Amino acid sequence: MSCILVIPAAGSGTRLEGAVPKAFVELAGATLLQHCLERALASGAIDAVAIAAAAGWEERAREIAAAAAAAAAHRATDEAPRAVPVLVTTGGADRVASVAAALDAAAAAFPAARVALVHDAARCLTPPSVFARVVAAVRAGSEAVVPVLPVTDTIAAVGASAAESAEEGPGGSGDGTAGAGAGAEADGVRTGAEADGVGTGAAVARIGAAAAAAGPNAAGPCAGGGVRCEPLDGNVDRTGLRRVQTPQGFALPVLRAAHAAQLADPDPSATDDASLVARLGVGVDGVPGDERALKITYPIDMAVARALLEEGA
Ligand SMILES: Nc1ccn([C@@H]2O[C@H](COP(=O)(O)OP(=O)(O)OP(=O)(O)O)[C@@H](O)[C@H]2O)c(=O)n1
Ligand SMILES: C[C@](O)(CO)[C@H](O)COP(=O)(O)O
Repeated sequence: MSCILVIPAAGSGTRLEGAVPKAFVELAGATLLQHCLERALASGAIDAVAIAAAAGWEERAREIAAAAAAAAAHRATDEAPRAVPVLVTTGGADRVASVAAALDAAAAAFPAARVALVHDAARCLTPPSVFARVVAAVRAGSEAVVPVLPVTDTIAAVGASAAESAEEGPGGSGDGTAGAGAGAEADGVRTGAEADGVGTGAAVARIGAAAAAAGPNAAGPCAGGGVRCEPLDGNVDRTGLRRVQTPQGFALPVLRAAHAAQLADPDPSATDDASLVARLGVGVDGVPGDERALKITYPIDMAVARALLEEGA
């Protein structure tokens, strides 16, 4: 039951603010794509790879794949690591389109494949053990498997008016990220990012029993004195939440059906492949993720990744 690895690597890396597309940014002497491939190949769980690269970067991706295969041979625990074929396609306008392009090419080129992994080039330090774990779960019968971690922060819901202004108002980008106006992403991942010094100003969230009792937006003007803030609707029970990582593993026909359905009836809010599969009514199983599988998104993530590499990641 052979396994193809699909790597969406065609993103521009706007939030990372690098000079080249994110997968080709260097981290400690190797590109993110190379780090990613080395660890995936070292798992011994991959039989073929399909990479979606940004237009104009396809040849560079091929070179990196060759270098990664050589490096993986050193990293692998197998005595004689297999040669794994790699194909490179041109990515699409968004992550879903890039995955779909690489998946179509891989399914045509490797017709014997029965399992597919989809893995962000941006999660470049994901250890080989996570790939092995996800593939093992699919081989054991799960149709869709994702690595997950518990949520460690308190999670609050954004008030309706703040969510609207994040999408439409000043500073909102319309793609789910709030810009300078709120200093936060509408999906909650970066709420308060400015408060830790990452951004340019102070972000203050109004929350607490009084605000909750009063209801959303009922406690008067939110912003004042140059301090930016956003109304919150109260906390969400985090015990029932998980952070979802990649690689995400699927029975190949299920993943292909999910992308066909997305093409026919796009859900613009879909942020990963498991959510596309879930739309078909297929159950998604979680296996333990790994903090080293962090997604390089902002410049601060590069600093974390460098530190992890120094510790041997
Ligand atoms: N058109 C796109 C957009 C994203 N990706 C890939 O999807 C993964 C997750 O995307 P993200 O981390 O958001 O990357 P970018 O889209 O490059 O980031 P940004 O939103 O900051 O531009 C990355 O490996 C990225 O290369 C892709 O293949 N094709
Ligand atoms: C697929 C993913 O990495 C799972 O956490 C994530 O959804 C990608 O999000 P992005 O905004 O495209 O980086």
